[in-house]
Amino acid sequence: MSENYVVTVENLNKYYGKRQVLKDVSFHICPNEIVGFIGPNGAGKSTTMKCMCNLIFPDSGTICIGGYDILKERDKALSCQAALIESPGLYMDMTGKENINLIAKMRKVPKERVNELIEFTGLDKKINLKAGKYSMGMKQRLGLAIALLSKPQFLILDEPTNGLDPTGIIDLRNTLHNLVKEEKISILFSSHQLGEIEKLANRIICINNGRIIDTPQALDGNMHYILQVSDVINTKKILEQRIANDKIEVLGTDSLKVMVDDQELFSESLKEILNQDIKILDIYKMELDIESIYQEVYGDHHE
Ligand SMILES: Nc1ncnc2c1ncn2[C@@H]1O[C@H](COP(=O)(O)OP(=O)(O)OP(=O)(O)O)[C@@H](O)[C@H]1O
Repeated sequence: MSENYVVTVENLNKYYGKRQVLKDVSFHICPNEIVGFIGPNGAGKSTTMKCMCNLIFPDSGTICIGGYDILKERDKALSCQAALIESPGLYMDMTGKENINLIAKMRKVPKERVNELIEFTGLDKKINLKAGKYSMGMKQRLGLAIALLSKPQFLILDEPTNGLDPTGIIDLRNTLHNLVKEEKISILFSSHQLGEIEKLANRIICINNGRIIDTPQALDGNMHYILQVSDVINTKKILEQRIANDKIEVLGTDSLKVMVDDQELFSESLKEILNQDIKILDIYKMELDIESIYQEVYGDHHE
């Protein structure tokens, strides 16, 4: 295994009865990557993720998390990762705080970490409400806070945007971007919402009928940048002086996506943004256009 990978999955095979649902599945995940896992219904996403969480066992193949083989050094491997698979298991009669404290106590997590996560997931104002009264998004945030208690290097999320309204989706996206930044975590998440994957992922892994498919990560003419800035509204105005406004999309409270055909015009816009004393907190190049990739990979094989 390369030292540089947080996760390595190699030649995973899994049968249900006589039916082979994973066929030589191999991939890796690098530090600080957000990877989208896509594929039609029944392709094998959940089965792969459940194997990675040691909830089910592959018939053959290896999975290393943080350098530890999940079968040979289970506890060490699992201590490097956290997962939200299906809905988080919460005690509905207990408050958010009681839920998180219970697990924190079992795992001997210091109080400071608990408070940090309550704040990070934006639950501070509702933390004394019973979990049964939480909305879907709040339950998920609490589940995420609990999953992150032990400072994992790697997070697995199975369809995290399911059941969330648009605000919940934006909140989750901001939380996950911040998580990668602040906690230097890598994330693998599955989703059917291509738009969401595009906004969140740096890379995608495609699976179809139990097999990983070679994925074109870059498609010509589809380069875009994600900009995280201190002032989204004025940044958008400045960009619109040189770039068509249908190529600029506000993603959240502090980020925008810009489709770039002309690098020079984009560089000039960046200079102007800095001249106006707007802080560019982060900028990264995305070479994904998920819909085109999905179409190229799966053709007419729609879900
Ligand atoms: N417990 C099980 N017993 C038998 N077959 C199963 C079981 N769980 C999953 N399968 C089958 O394995 C295949 C892969 O399922 P899996 O849930 O991994 O797909 P998926 O890509 O996560 O799909 P979806 O997008 O619908 O969640 C499917 O054909 C499914 O019917």
